[in-house]
Amino acid sequence: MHKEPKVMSNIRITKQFNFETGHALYGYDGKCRNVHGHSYKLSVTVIGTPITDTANVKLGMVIDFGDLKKIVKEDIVDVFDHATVFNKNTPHVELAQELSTRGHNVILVDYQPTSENMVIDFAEKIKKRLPEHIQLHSLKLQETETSFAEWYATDNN
Ligand SMILES: Nc1nc2c(c(=O)[nH]1)N=C([C@H](O)[C@H](O)COP(=O)(O)OP(=O)(O)OP(=O)(O)O)CN2
Ligand SMILES: [Zn+2]
Repeated sequence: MHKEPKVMSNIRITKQFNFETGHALYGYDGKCRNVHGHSYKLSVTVIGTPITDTANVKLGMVIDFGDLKKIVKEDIVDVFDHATVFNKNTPHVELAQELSTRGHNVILVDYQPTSENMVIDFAEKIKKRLPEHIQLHSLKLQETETSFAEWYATDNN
């Protein structure tokens, strides 16, 4: 009997994360040049086909939400939560060194820590950790209730 091939649907799945991070925008012409913090919300969306192998314990999943959580927690949430981010290419590096010496959790990055640049950094970090058959589709980084930046793979090919 002829069997129709199964249609492999691409499905997007999303996991959301929260973390509290401080930052300062060196040289900015507004209040965000001061050291302050945000309750960031990060939505991570990946795309792939659900596993159809009935012998696979992950049957029906694009990726186990738990496996996605492990990647994002290890590379982003656990690193950025309750840390303060400074641009290492500015005099803020001295403030960062002083805070670090006094035992504070400081992250030096190679960019101005806007939501745009942070979401680019996060996209690179997550892409490196995903299995080959799963693509990063998009990220949404919410800085305040009314402000967010989005990264889409389709915008960056
Ligand atoms: N394009 C960007 N603009 C600003 C960023 C940014 O990352 N990208 N960041 C800041 C500040 O860090 C901070 O997030 C202030 O943002 P803003 O939305 O202006 O916050 P407010 O609380 O003032 O906004 P409301 O309109 O009161 O909600 C600044 N700009
Ligand atoms: Zn801010």
